[in-house]
Amino acid sequence: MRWFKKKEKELPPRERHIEANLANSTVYVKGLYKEYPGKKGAVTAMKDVEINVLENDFVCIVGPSGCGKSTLLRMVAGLEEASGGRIVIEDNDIIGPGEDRGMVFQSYTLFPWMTVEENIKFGLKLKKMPEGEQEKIADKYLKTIKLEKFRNRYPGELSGGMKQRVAIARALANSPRVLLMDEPFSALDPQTKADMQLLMRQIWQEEKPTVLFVTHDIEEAVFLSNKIYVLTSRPGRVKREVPVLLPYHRELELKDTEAFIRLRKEVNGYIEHEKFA
Ligand SMILES: Nc1ncnc2c1ncn2[C@@H]1O[C@H](COP(=O)(O)OP(=O)(O)OP(=O)(O)O)[C@@H](O)[C@H]1O
Repeated sequence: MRWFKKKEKELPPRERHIEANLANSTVYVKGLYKEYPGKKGAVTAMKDVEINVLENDFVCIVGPSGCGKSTLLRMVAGLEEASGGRIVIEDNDIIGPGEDRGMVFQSYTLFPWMTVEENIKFGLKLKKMPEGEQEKIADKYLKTIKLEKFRNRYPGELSGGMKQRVAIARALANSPRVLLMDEPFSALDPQTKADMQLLMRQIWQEEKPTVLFVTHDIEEAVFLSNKIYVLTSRPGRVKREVPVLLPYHRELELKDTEAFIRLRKEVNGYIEHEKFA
């Protein structure tokens, strides 16, 4: 039993609410505040953000440009410091980057001098995992991303979509507690982007990684996730938490259904309203 369960009754109501969420969450963000120095004093980028990502959730963050989506993800990744509030991964307040979090960015971040297979094994090598185990994990993820035939190729020989598939495999190979994805498909052409969305959803259906995914593409958010947080324009706060009540097994045809279009329009409406608020 976790310590706070024993202590729960001793806590004041507000703290009890925080501790109850912590008990169920993989990522729990509470009262998050971020300011940047500006010419005329500090600029508040984000205020009192609360986000709750449960184990095996696929959560998307959307919002108007500049609302702080990437900043939020970078803070959860430990790449940027918060000005206030808490970010807890399981029971630990984060204080910097860690191997409990895997990251996939918009820009391609593979090591160009390593083959596809070496890129996937990179984190495992750092952990000094025995070669046989590394091999097994690399084989598994090469299959997941459908690039078995490309294991000995270098990133320079791959298309943009293939590079992102390798980046996803590399992140998953380390078995992170949460996969953090920042607009990973936004540089791809529309057809490749749709293919990547489908692959990502299939990976999630099969493996159930816990995912926190930032995108400005509402259709993408509705297709991929089981919960969407819509942020307000700056300073970013949570405007809405939208459950995505669509079928579990998803194919691209889902995007043409009435239920999907209705939800996409609903989320779009929240963001449009923000732009003119
Ligand atoms: N290093 C920085 N110094 C000053 N201001 C910053 C810095 N980084 C971000 N900001 C500001 O913080 C706000 C949030 O930026 P962020 O890039 O997180 O937004 P976003 O929602 O991801 O935007 P977009 O959808 O356009 O990518 C913006 O107003 C941005 O100008």
